[in-house]
Amino acid sequence: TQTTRPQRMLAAVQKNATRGDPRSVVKAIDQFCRQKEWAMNVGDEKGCILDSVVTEVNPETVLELGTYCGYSTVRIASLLPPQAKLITLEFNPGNAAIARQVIAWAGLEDKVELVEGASGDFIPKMKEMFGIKTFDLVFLDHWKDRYLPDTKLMEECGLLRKGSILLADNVICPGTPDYLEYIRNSPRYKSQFFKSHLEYTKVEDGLEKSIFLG
Ligand SMILES: O=C(NCc1cccc(CNc2ccc3[nH]ncc3c2)c1)c1cc(-c2ccc(F)cc2)cc(O)c1O
Ligand SMILES: [Mg+2]
Repeated sequence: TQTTRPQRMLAAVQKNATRGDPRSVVKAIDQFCRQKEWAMNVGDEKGCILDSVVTEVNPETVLELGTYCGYSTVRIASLLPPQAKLITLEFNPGNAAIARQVIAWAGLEDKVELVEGASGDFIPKMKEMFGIKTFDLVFLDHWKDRYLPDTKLMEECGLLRKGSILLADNVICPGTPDYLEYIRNSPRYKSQFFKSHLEYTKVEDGLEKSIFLG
């Protein structure tokens, strides 16, 4: 029976990466995607921008919307301070199953809570389920038409505080026009665009970093 791309990606991690070494997991996935099969991880170029934002924010609480195979989960979690927590939401059970094993291979399971489900259902439950007051950093990388409604939902649920950072992938390709229009014109956010390229390609893309002003 045919394997899935996430299953082949996990096999590449288990073959080429060292257990407990997050950087080797990231490298193995990037090599797989460059040499074997393209996949929609944030990738190495945008990943460096992600790393610099995580390092700058040094967050205690992180929400990732869209785990996929756990590539950005591993990049973020490997840079968090000891007590910090990363909650990552994945809707697709197949993706979630692979991501759990990738995160475990990197040795980061203690820092990561992977929740299977849709953002719209879980964002209102974050406080009661995980005792989270607010998120210091949110990485948006799920369905592009959910970026805007979920941002509004996080505002309504009081999950953002003065200074919370939103970092959104793919604001050019595939694109998130309604989200960009809202976040760049809202007086409640200060936004900055980081020009880059679609993972593993020369196609234009970028990340939008936005600070919630309260
Ligand atoms: O579409 C994308 N990613 C989102 C996505 C996609 C599929 C499935 C899921 C299922 N996971 C999921 C869903 C809903 C959810 N709600 N809460 C959590 C949650 C989790 C998520 C994407 C596409 C491209 C791309 C493709 C093709 C191309 F030519 C150029 C570019 C590049 C990317 O970097 C991308 O990120
Ligand atoms: Mg993406």
